[in-house]
Amino acid sequence: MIKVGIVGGTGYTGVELLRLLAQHPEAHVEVITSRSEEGMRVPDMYPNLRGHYDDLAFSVPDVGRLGACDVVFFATPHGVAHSLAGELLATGTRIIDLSADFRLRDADEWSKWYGQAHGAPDLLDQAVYGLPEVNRDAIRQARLIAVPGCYPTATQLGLIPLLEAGLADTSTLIADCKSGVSGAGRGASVGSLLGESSESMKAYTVTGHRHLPEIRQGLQLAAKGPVGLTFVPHLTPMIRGIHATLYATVKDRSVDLQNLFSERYANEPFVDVLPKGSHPETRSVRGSNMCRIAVHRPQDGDLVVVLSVIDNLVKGASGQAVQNMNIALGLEETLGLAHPALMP
Ligand SMILES: NC(=O)C1=CN([C@@H]2O[C@H](COP(=O)(O)OP(=O)(O)OC[C@H]3O[C@@H](n4cnc5c(N)ncnc54)[C@H](OP(=O)(O)O)[C@@H]3O)[C@@H](O)[C@H]2O)C=CC1
Ligand SMILES: CC(=O)N[C@@H](CCC(=O)OP(=O)(O)O)C(=O)O
Repeated sequence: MIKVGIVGGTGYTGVELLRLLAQHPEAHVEVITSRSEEGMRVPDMYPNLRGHYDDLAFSVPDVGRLGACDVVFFATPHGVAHSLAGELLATGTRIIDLSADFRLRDADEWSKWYGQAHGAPDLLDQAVYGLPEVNRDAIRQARLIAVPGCYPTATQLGLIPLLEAGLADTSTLIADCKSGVSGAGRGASVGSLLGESSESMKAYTVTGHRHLPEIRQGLQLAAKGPVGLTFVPHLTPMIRGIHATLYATVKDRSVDLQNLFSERYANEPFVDVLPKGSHPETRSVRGSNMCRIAVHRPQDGDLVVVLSVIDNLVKGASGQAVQNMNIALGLEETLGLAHPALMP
């Protein structure tokens, strides 16, 4: 059994890790931390987990106990993994960080977008960006994995086939993305109140969201050059889900895009390219680690519209984190993640 530690067990991504790992045949959660809920038993806080984790209680983060685990997930706000990663890596454990702490290659860029100094620039060289569809080989060797953000996962998976093939005009990419409110985390905030977020929809941070540099970094690697990207996130009245509508102008209309996408993801267990003409729904991935993609070229013009949907808490966070664990530890990649979505 793989011994698992989770730092930050009381947020949405922490409890989603618990839900997924409860079904994982090779993993056992040994430590789960919360400073505010120290001593509380997991099933007492999360009734959906009654019958699982009956002997597990939240404890304060302790490097000795976490370091005795084979893998430690960080499901914490940014900055926390910076402060503990160095000490933990020295114990020999692996770190899978769901926060943004190690996603950007450039520490100064990170400081600019996150509004604080980078707390562990010396570890950036060994951090691997955990998008398996791009970095699987590096993930196998990694000891420090940065799990991509939710918008970045949906957007990169939707645009990468066009960029890798050199088909898109890279100066005018557009990512028009919608998220459910769980993307904002479990902490109380006015914007997440039912009365504020239901029966309404709004764009936010149009001038620049902190996922912009992360998405751009990944797209530039795929395009092997600079990209111009406009990224507009929206908050929508649903709990889970990301819907990314992606626009790119193609240089060559003769290429069979359906074939391009199907071949690019033919061996990917968690990317499903839908038949021509499809419109994926967020509910078709709810609770699952799948990204469903459809590619369109309206009126046979040169503007391509890619539709990409994920569950922000699964492929956009905790499911992708478990997928990374499976790869890094040499397990079957789909272990504990093969269940279908909750809804059709
Ligand atoms: N929600 C989503 O859809 C997605 C979230 N993410 C990222 O995942 C991370 C977790 O997000 P989310 O699950 O929403 O929860 P929160 O960001 O609300 O994190 C809460 C958890 O972190 C713990 N925590 C907070 N501060 C510290 C600290 N200084 N030291 C140790 N533990 C701390 C909290 O427990 P306590 O304070 O009791 O110790 C709690 O368990 C964030 O970085 C988020 O950006 C990534 C992709 C998608
Ligand atoms: C709806 C909503 O508020 N979403 C969050 C993004 C999700 C998130 O938690 O960010 P990371 O993926 O970087 O961890 C936001 O826009 O800040």
